[in-house]
Amino acid sequence: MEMAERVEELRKTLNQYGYEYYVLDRPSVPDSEYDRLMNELIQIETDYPELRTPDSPTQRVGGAPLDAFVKVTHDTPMLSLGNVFSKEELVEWVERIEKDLGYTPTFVAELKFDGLAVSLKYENGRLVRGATRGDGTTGEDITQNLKTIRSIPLRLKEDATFEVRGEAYMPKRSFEQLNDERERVGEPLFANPRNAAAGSLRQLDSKIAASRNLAFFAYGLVSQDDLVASHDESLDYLKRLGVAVSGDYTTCKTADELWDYIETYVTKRGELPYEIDGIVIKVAGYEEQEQLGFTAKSPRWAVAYKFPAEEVVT
Ligand SMILES: NC(=O)c1cc2c(N)ncc(C(N)=O)c2s1
Repeated sequence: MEMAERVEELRKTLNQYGYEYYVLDRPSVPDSEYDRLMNELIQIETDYPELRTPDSPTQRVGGAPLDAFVKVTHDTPMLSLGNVFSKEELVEWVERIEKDLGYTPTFVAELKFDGLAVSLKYENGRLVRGATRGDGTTGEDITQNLKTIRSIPLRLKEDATFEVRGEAYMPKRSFEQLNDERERVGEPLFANPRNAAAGSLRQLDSKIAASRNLAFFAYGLVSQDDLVASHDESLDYLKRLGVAVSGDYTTCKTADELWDYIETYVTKRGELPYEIDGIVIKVAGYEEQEQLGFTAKSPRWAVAYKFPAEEVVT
């Protein structure tokens, strides 16, 4: 077989196995099979460097450490969310939406992941840039570090061009293991998984980020084309293309349904393998989102219900 064909075949297979293992958490082959194919690809790319491309699964852990992060400007600002802290405030928010629209829209309720907001730009199906939110307009290019996150695909299942917004986070187990290790060697501990994730993605040496077992969930699609008509459809679209999307979201028609979902997670959050600090509620339809628009710093069509600070069990 032609080397270039074999390389393409290995990449497709390794991307699919990586997706099953890191995104679906349902590997279809033993690790030894994955490693065997990865070693074959590494060997071919070593013998034929001209066949190596940035989106190859061998390129996850980048080259030399950077001297500094390059600043990037977000084409579409990464806004913060307004907050509500009670059922009353949530009902007020829903009533304002009903008044503005003249009817009750469909809402999507999702988990609010407690990590670091990031932007991923894909061009023709390839990850070309990863950046922090920064101040919402200007962030930092951390592509090398985000490429080390196994649940972030370097190549989509279709050659689409769009931007994904999501949260890079450290699962609770990774956080505990990291702090156990730091305690063992006398290094300062991280206060929580969010700080640990942020600290890991601020590393100029991507080998350190790669060692921190970070993960990612997408929660927003920014695209020039009218790929989909609503937020819940955008989540299904991203899932289909191999992007990690949490399955824990639901559509709701009333404030009561939204509150039921919130109450479920007030108790259930302790069992999740990652930290959440609230529930994000969005108007599902893009037309309604367009109609509702934005305040100076937040969308009018979305709000975060923040969980009460957990009593520290002394
Ligand atoms: N700042 C924002 O717009 C968001 C921030 C977050 C977050 N930290 N986690 C989840 C979502 C979500 N499910 O939409 C959002 S949206």
